[in-house]
Amino acid sequence: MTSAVTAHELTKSYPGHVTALDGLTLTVRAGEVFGLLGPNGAGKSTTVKILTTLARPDSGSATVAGHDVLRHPARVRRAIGVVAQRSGLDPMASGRDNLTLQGRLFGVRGHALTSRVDELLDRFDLAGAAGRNVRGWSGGMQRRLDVALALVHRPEVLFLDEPTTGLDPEVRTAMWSEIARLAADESMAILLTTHYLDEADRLAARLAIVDGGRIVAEGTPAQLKGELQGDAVHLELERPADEPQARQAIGTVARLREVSFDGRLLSARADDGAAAVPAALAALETAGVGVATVTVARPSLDDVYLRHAGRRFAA
Ligand SMILES: Nc1ncnc2c1ncn2[C@@H]1O[C@H](COP(=O)(O)OP(=O)(O)OP(=O)(O)O)[C@@H](O)[C@H]1O
Repeated sequence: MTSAVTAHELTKSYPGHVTALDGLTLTVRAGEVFGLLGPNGAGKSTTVKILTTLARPDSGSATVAGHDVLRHPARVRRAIGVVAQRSGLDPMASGRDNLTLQGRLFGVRGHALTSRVDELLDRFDLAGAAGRNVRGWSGGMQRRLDVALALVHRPEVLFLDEPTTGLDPEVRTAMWSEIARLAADESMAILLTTHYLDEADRLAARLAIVDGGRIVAEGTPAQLKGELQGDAVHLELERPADEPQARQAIGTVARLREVSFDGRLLSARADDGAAAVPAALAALETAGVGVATVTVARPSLDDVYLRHAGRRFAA
């Protein structure tokens, strides 16, 4: 299968010894939604900036739609659509004018442009508001127009950099449907960055977890979750200061494995969570450790993140 995006051993540092990328390698296949998942500062935006030719790596190489990003940036730019974290809309222009201008910038003209603009306004349910300045539009409508703008010239690869950050839950869910439809209808590769685990789980055919400028895990959401056998057990201690006693006590509970602590939250895995919990509570009680809450759950991407990044997801 052909690759829509390849990044090989990308590194990038910013002044002040900030390592943004530390040897990041990934491949996005044609026609797939690939999720790049990581907390603030993990290196997602830097990766997108390099792949969209807005920044140069210190070392490493990358291709997008078959073009080398360093040698042929203009070709890359023609082949991609980008929805950046900050909106690129002109608030004083109408939705239709924003789309038309964007099309012209990419050399789309005449009837082809008018019909493409109408098609996108319809598709993103923006036709009714098309003549009004976007300044008066809701956040969700503006975000949909951002996505429409990125599609005017029919790009081969679409970059969505945290497309739902700042949207309220209802608008976020609607945006998820738009993205899922887009991926299904067009055979377009989509690279989506997000710090929402549920977003990556829902939209991405494959995803990579990025942490400290490197990919620490990669696969389909099901594969990544499948690596974790059994139930996830989470116990919240009443007092953070009890951690040393809790560690010692929980070490005696044979039914629990992969035990980790993050503040007052103790996480572990168990083949049978329902049987492991009473044993854990008894051991903690004997050690004088109070427990505030207990949960037992099937593995989630959050657990995958904990396993690979060594700490809880703090987006
Ligand atoms: N222009 C810059 N100058 C200095 N440091 C920067 C710059 N841009 C990013 N960084 C730093 O590089 C690291 C990676 O940042 P990046 O924006 O790529 O992460 P991110 O995963 O996209 O985070 P977010 O989810 O907050 O957008 C961070 O430590 C960040 O502070």
